[in-house]
Amino acid sequence: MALAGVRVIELAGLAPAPFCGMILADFGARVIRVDRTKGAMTVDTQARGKRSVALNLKNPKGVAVFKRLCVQSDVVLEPYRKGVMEKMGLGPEDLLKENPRLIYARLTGYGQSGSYAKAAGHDINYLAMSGLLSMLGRSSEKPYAPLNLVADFAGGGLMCAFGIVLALLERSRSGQGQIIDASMVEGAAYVGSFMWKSRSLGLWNRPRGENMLDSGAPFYDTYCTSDGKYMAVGAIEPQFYQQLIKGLALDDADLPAQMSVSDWPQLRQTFTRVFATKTQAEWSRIFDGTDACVTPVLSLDEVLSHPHNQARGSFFKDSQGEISPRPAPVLSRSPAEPCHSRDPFIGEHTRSVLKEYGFEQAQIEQLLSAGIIECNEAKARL
Ligand SMILES: C[C@H](CCC[C@H](C)C(=O)SCCNC(=O)CCNC(=O)[C@H](O)C(C)(C)COP(=O)(O)OP(=O)(O)OC[C@H]1O[C@@H](n2cnc3c(N)ncnc32)[C@H](O)[C@@H]1OP(=O)(O)O)[C@H]1CC[C@H]2[C@@H]3[C@H](O)C[C@@H]4C[C@H](O)CC[C@]4(C)[C@H]3C[C@H](O)[C@]12C
Repeated sequence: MALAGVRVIELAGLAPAPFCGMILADFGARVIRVDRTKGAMTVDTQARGKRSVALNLKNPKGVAVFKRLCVQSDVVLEPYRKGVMEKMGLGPEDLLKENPRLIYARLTGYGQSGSYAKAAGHDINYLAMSGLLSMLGRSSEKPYAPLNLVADFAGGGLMCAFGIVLALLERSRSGQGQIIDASMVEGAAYVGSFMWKSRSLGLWNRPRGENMLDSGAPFYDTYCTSDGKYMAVGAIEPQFYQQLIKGLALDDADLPAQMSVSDWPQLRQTFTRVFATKTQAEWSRIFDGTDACVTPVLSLDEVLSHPHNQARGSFFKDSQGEISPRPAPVLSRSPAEPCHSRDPFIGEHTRSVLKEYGFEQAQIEQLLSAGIIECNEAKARL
């Protein structure tokens, strides 16, 4: 796999950093998640392929263990508020001094500088600060965040993984590590570059929810079918729009022009009425194999059995029967090989990882009895 041999230490976080770690693991990195001790509960639902070490970083001996892990690693990924790592003596200066090849990725909402750097926040706040949230939502409604996809995952976890891969590539030339300051505000804004750079085209001149790509246009929207499901319509170009009209068995001569914005409400009414006359399966049969850009809106449970997704193996079931997307993109020679086994218990791999990193059995037992580390192999065997 592309990242085979890369050793990553991920500090347990909420959602963006776990996703970043999972991407790296899917593509072959050996990712160790460092969890808290004292009966900590995991909120990591993106733990595929990771191992867990339970380590108390509030104790200097725990800090020393962490440093020893980092000295032998390529990447450390930390998702805490600015200053938390420095307070524990684990800031980039401390760790890079001991391992100059280390890539120190800091994934936060607001970045490491600026007046918000230390503020708590979540996806919706970062999205708001990126400017993008102001553009998301239906006409005459308040801004609406599309789950926590944009800042946490696209602008956060994914962008951070990209930064790590870039830093690894650069290190192969320079031999040096570096610090990555991954702000979810900036990552989200960067993902949204199209919005800034397409303003000159007039694509966003109208209020929120009334533009072509923000559900303003009737040919770029979803429609309810007679069985209460939905179809997605993205028929922008005239030649594709004609196929939409044909599939709906409408006559172009009876309809206003596609780009007549003032007629969009009327056109939407027509499409709404027609889509409501057939089931999703019936519309899918009509539009499959055409260029009308009309597809069923599939639920998370339906994606696995759709023939196209099935043909490509786009989704898979793990050993627990959980459906997940296959890692993307697909590399021809060294594709990702996602782990199919269950997620790790907290501390399940403490002992084996410490041994792997050169700790003696006696040292491990000492750390264990002092409560610096916790081991949970027994739970794993149950
Ligand atoms: C699904 C829910 C998650 C939703 C995601 C949400 C929408 C997001 O947007 S996530 C993005 C959040 N932002 C960031 O990550 C930006 C960077 N980080 C921060 O700004 C902050 O970390 C923070 C604001 C996110 C949190 O601040 P906090 O004050 O809590 O922490 P920090 O200041 O960063 O300091 C960390 C402290 O921790 C200490 N530490 C760290 N490691 C160790 C260690 N190994 N040993 C000892 N100490 C350690 C460190 O020293 C710091 O200490 P100090 O403060 O003293 O300095 C899910 C959200 C909640 C979940 C539910 C919940 O958990 C309960 C259940 C749990 C169960 O297991 C599963 C079901 C739950 C219901 C669970 C379900 C979901 O997962 C959630 C709803």
